[in-house]
Formats: sequence, structure tokens, C-alpha cells
Amino acid sequence: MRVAIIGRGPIAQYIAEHLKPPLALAQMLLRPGAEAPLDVPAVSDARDVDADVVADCAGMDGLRAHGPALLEAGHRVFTLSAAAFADAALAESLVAAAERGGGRIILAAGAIGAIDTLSAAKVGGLTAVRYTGRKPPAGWAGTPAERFGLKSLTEPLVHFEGNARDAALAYPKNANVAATVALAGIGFEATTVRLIADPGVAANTHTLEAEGAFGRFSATFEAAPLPGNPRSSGLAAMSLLRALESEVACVRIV
Ligand SMILES: NC(=O)C1=CN([C@@H]2O[C@H](COP(=O)(O)OP(=O)(O)OC[C@H]3O[C@@H](n4cnc5c(N)ncnc54)[C@H](O)[C@@H]3O)[C@@H](O)[C@H]2O)C=CC1
Ligand SMILES: O=C([O-])CC(=O)C(=O)O
Repeated sequence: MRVAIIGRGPIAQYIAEHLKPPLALAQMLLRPGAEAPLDVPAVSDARDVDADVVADCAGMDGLRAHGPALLEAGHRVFTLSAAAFADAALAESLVAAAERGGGRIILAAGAIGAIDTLSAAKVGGLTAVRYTGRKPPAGWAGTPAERFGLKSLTEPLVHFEGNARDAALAYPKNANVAATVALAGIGFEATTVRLIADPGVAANTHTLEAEGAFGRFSATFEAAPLPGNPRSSGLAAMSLLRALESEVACVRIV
């Protein structure tokens, strides 16, 4: 199965390095002028993508730039950019393009687990869902949390409290997990989110709590940051690769 990768950041690199047969890297979709890091053909226009599946590793910007054209052309686009769905106009244009062209957008669970449990629980009805994202201060670089002076923090700082839509729109590179939780569970407005910069942790720590007709659960995941980007967890890259691999598996765990 020929895979095209969008972007050339640490997640793209992880996918490129770990693809194994029958998956093979066929193409990279990059910004104009960007060089492919590997000996792989690069294109900058989504209309030039020629692959069986597309792995979007370019965040919300990449999905905004290329998602509609790829979906309109009928591609299956695997992505981690759940935050894109917090932008109602972008979400609508992605869904409309997929409906018109027969493409599909597949959201990998990303840096958090228990998304399967949450979506099963949704079937019976959920009453409350809460997500807490805790990262070392360096993991919040380039986000609105910087206004609190991340480098001088000596104790945990809650820099965002609100709903999943506001979290995803304000932190598009750091709150994709909040958006995934919202989409799998009780929606963007009803999902409660807290984002914390904590000088006392080394891992990107994601806690998910849910209540509903099924009962309740609480789960915490301590994910090691990806070499090259303290904002992203290695588990997110692994999750995207697993989603691609499940596309060719005879037996699939969902
Ligand atoms: N759902 C989840 O759990 C997680 C989701 N993510 C998402 O995955 C994305 C990728 O992660 P990293 O590799 O760590 O981030 P990164 O921000 O370092 O890399 C993004 C790459 O995409 C490229 N890019 C951006 N816009 C583009 C466009 N229009 N066309 C082509 N390339 C474009 C950039 O040049 C860069 O190479 C993040 O931006 C974030 O949105 C990251 C971690 C967890
Ligand atoms: O990788 C992580 O730990 C989570 C992340 O960046 C996101 O939710 O966008």
C-alpha cells in the first residue's frame, strides 16, 4: 500500500522511518520549496498526490491547506489533527469534500488511550467528560501559555480551563487530544479541559475521566515526548502508524 506523508516534522519522520511492508512510502506533500528529508518524490500540490492512503502529519495548517482537495479526489486521509474539527467552517469543508469525492478522513486516537472505551460509552449515553493535559513547560512553547513565563515556573500552572472547542482553537498543536476526546465523547462544548505546565513532570501526561450509563472510568497516560518536538508525544506517531497498519490487516482491533 503506497503511503503519501504530509509534512516533514518529527511525526512525519517517525512514520517514514517505521513504515514496513506492505506499507511503503511513495511521496511527500510538502510546502513549496521544502526538501524531502529522504530520497522520496516530493510534491507541493494535493492534486499531484498519487498514493493509496495519505498520512497527514502537518497539523491543522496542513489539513486546512490540503484536506479538502485530497478528500474531494477520493483519498483516505489519516490524521492526528483533530483540532481542525473545532473550527466549524473547516470541519464542514472537510466533510463536504469527502461526501462529494468519496474520500474518508480517519482520526487516529493520538497521544491518549481509552478513546475506544469513551466512544463505546457514548453509545449508552455520557453525562460528564473531563480531560487534563499536563506537560513539562517546554512542551507548551509557542502556545498562549508562554505569557506566564514558562521558563521561570517552579510549580504547576493551570494556564487553560474551559471547553474543548476553545482549547483546540487556542492550542492547535497541543490540544488535539482534547478535540479527539470531544469528538469521541460528549462534544466540544460539554467536554471540560484543563491544561497544565508542570516543571515536576518529564512525560506528557494525559488524564481522561468519564461518567455515564456505562459507569465511570479514569485513565492516565504518561507519554514520552518525541525526540525533536517536546510538544508531541511519541505515542501520537505510533497511533497514526497503527491506524495505517490496520488498513491492511485481516484482523482489526477497533
Ligand atoms: N492527536 C494527537 O494526539 C497529536 C496531534 N499532533 C498533531 O500532529 C502535528 C505534527 O506533529 P509534529 O511532527 O510533532 O509537528 P511539527 O509542527 O513539528 O511538524 C509539522 C510539519 O508539517 C509541515 N506543514 C505545516 N503546514 C503544511 C502545509 N500546508 N503543507 C505541507 N506541510 C506543512 C511543517 O512544515 C512541519 O514539517 C502537530 O502539528 C499536531 O497538530 C501532535 C501530537 C499529538
Ligand atoms: O502529543 C501530545 O502529548 C498531545 C498533543 O500535542 C496534542 O494533543 O496536540
